[in-house]
Amino acid sequence: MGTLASDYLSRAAGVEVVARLGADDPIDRLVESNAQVLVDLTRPDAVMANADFAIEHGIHCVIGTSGIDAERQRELRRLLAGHPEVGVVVAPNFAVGAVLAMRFAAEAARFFDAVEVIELHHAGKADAPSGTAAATAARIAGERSKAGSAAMPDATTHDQDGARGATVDGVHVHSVRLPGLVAHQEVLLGNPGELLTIRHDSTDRASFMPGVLLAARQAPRHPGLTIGLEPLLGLPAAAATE
Ligand SMILES: NC(=O)C1=CN([C@@H]2O[C@H](COP(=O)(O)OP(=O)(O)OC[C@H]3O[C@@H](n4cnc5c(N)ncnc54)[C@H](OP(=O)(O)O)[C@@H]3O)[C@@H](O)[C@H]2O)C=CC1
Ligand SMILES: O=C(O)C1=N[C@H](C(=O)O)C[C@H](O)C1
Repeated sequence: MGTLASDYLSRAAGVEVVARLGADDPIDRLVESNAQVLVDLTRPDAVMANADFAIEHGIHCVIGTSGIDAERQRELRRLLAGHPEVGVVVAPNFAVGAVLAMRFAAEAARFFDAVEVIELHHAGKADAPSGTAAATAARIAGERSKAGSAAMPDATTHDQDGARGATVDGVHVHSVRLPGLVAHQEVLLGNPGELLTIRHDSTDRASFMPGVLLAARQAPRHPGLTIGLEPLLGLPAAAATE
């Protein structure tokens, strides 16, 4: 993803890619190359140290790496408090369809008795559940909590080997990993006698590239922490999941 994104950015008008760093490269190169924006597409165990370094050095950040949960969002806000001029955009998903699907799911959640998320990704993905699924579940839980929704009906008493999936803020999330997949998600919302399915498919990583460029261009114009691409797309910001 980092290679693809840096190639795409290098072809964009008004953007210069000044450094491409992998796991073995010293992060000081960000400063040496006078980087203005860091686009982080690494791994959940690496991203926070990278963001810490960038913020401390006044470098804006676009974080596409998964794993930025509520606790990490709080940590980013704490780091930013000392550098209020720095903009950090956390984008669980850069694809416009995925941003909209998350939004639609959050809006629909309070009208249904129960909601579950299924995410399906390529077999090379290191983390589960996906960042998109975790963010979707957190938003669904937030909306249901605001609406005072009742607990979801579920008669399960034996959950052998995690058959009911992970739970994020009380929402079940199921992760599928298969060669042939790219990045896909379904949110299933159920009521007695009806089922609503909100599905998004990235069939190619090309779907992420315009969002990466938008975020890289906009991060310096949005000081502080921006969660999700919505404000950059002219949509009202998602409610905080903290
Ligand atoms: N928000 C979005 O829309 C999208 C987000 N993603 C997310 O982006 C992340 C990367 O995905 P993907 O490319 O498939 O993952 P890979 O595992 O294929 O690549 C991760 C890369 O991160 C590099 N890396 C690891 N640690 C560091 C570090 N400390 N500093 C710099 N580079 C580091 C590795 O470099 P090296 O090769 O040197 O080991 C490796 O190339 C994942 O979290 C994924 O979920 C992916 C697609 C879309
Ligand atoms: O690793 C991926 O491929 C993707 N990661 C992000 C995630 O974890 O949600 C975004 C997208 O799903 C592709």
